[in-house]
Amino acid sequence: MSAAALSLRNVSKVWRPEGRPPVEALRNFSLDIAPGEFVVFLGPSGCGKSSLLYMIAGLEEISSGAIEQHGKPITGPSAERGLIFQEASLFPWLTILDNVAFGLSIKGQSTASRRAAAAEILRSVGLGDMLEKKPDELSGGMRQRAACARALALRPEILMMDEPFAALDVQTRAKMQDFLLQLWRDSGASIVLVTHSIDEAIALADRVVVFTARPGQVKTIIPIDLPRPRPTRDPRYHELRDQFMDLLADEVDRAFAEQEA
Ligand SMILES: Nc1ncnc2c1ncn2[C@@H]1O[C@H](COP(=O)(O)OP(=O)(O)OP(=O)(O)O)[C@@H](O)[C@H]1O
Repeated sequence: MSAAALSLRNVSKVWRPEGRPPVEALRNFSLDIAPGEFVVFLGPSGCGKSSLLYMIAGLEEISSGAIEQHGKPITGPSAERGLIFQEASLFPWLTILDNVAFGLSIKGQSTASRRAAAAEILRSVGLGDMLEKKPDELSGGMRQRAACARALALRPEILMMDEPFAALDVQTRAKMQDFLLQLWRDSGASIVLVTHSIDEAIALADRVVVFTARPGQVKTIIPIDLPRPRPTRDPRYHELRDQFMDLLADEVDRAFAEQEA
C-alpha cells in the first residue's frame, strides 16, 4: 500500500469541447499528498485547478497519467472523496437536516439513524438550531458549514474544496477558516483546497502548490513553516506573502504574453 493518501503521476488533461478547439488544461502534473495533510492549490485563473479537483473526485477522466488513492487508481466518484464548491453544494428544496441525512444514504443506514447522525453532525458544526431550515434561510457562512457537515458525515479520507469561502465577507471568511482547521484536525482527513487568496493559502496550508499558467504544471511547492494560527505580524509571514505574490505575478504576466503572441 502506498504511503501517500493521494498520488498524482504525470497527470495531463486536454478538454475537447464540441465545435471548439481543444484546451490543454494540465500537463504532466505530479504530486503526493500525505494522509491528514492540508494542501492548497494556488494559481492564475484558468490554469486547471478546478479541472484537477474534478479528476481527483472521479467526476472527469484524465487524458494521461495516473491518479491513485493509496495505490489504487481512481475510476469514479466515491464516498472516500468529498467535494465542496464555492456556492454551497446543498439541495435547496431539502432542510439542512435532510441535506446531511441524504448524503448519508449512500452508507445504507435506516432513515431514523441517518437523521439522528445528521443532527449530531450539524450540532457539532454549530447548526443545532437550524436543522429544519432550508438553505436559503441561512447565511452564506452557515450554508458552507452545512456543506462541510454533509461532506464530512461520510468520513471521506480526502476532502476537496473549490474556493469554498470566496463568496463570503472578510470577517465570515476568517471565521470559516478557523472552523475548517478545527474540522480538519478532528476528522484526520487530507484536504485539498483551491483559492485565489494568498492570505487564505498561508492561513490554512501545510504546503502550497503554486500552478503555472495554463497548461497547469507544478511551478513550485512551498511548505508553510509557521505555527497555526499563523502569526500575521511575523516577518516570515510577509516573506512568504511576497514570495507568493512574485510567483503569481510571473505566471499572470506569462499568460498575458501568450495571449498577445
Ligand atoms: N468542461 C470543460 N470543457 C471544456 N473546457 C473546459 C472545461 N472545464 C474547464 N475547461 C477549460 O480548462 C481550462 C482550465 O479551467 P479550470 O476551471 O480548471 O481552471 P481554474 O484554474 O480552476 O480557473 P479559475 O481559477 O478561474 O477558477 C480553462 O481554459 C477552461 O475553460
